[in-house]
Amino acid sequence: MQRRPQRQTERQSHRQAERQAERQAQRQSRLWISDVWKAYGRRQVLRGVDLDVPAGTLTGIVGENGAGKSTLLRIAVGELTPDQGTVVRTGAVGYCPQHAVLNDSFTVGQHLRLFQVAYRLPTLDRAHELMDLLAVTDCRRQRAGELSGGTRQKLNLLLALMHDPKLLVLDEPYQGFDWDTHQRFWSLAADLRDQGRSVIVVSHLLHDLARFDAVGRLHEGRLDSEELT
Ligand SMILES: Nc1ncnc2c1ncn2[C@@H]1O[C@H](COP(=O)(O)OP(=O)(O)OP(=O)(O)O)[C@@H](O)[C@H]1O
Repeated sequence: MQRRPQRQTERQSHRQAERQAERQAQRQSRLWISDVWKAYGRRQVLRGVDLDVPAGTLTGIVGENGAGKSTLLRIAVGELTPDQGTVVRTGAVGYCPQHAVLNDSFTVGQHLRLFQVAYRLPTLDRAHELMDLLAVTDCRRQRAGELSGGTRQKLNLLLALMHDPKLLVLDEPYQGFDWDTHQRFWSLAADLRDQGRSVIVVSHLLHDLARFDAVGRLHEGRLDSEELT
């Protein structure tokens, strides 16, 4: 039997993956990840990860320290390129990185105006609503460098949500939050899910698991997904 040249087989499987990706996107997937691999040098972190996040779902990503959760999220939002695999996103993305990327010499208000321009928002109405909800309204004139750790994290989250994106990718978004804000964060995440947004949250806290519709557990580079509802 004649063997097909390897390149031709690779091209065919790439086209197949693309067609499958388009079909998935039409099925209202906000994020569709297929067979994603990523290594840093010799450290193979992701080994063929699949993830499908449909509209209107709250998905948790869990795993031990160093399991590759942040790597997966950075690939999901396009900040990092996978070595192999397909990532399809639809709609605007809101990304809350694990470590806040802020300009310490800018005030909270200046950050909002900067992001208003970047997102091309006609008003800051939604940002002001979120400021009230996260209790940061009083910090408007404070420079980011003077904020407490928890308040920096609130600003980090606010900047990810203020343009009302369809897909929210949140990497441990509530680090340093007090209990009230922690609770308000979860009711906000549930409201956004109920409004049809797709929300992905990296979590380390066991008692958060019950809040998710689905959980993906990263272990040894593989993601085991489980529906919880
Ligand atoms: N830029 C990088 N260069 C080299 N190695 C990296 C880089 N970023 C992450 N790693 C390594 O990849 C592995 C996965 O890191 P990652 O931050 O994705 O894990 P994580 O599950 O988010 O961890 P944590 O729960 O501690 O936040 C770790 O071993 C980490 O040291």
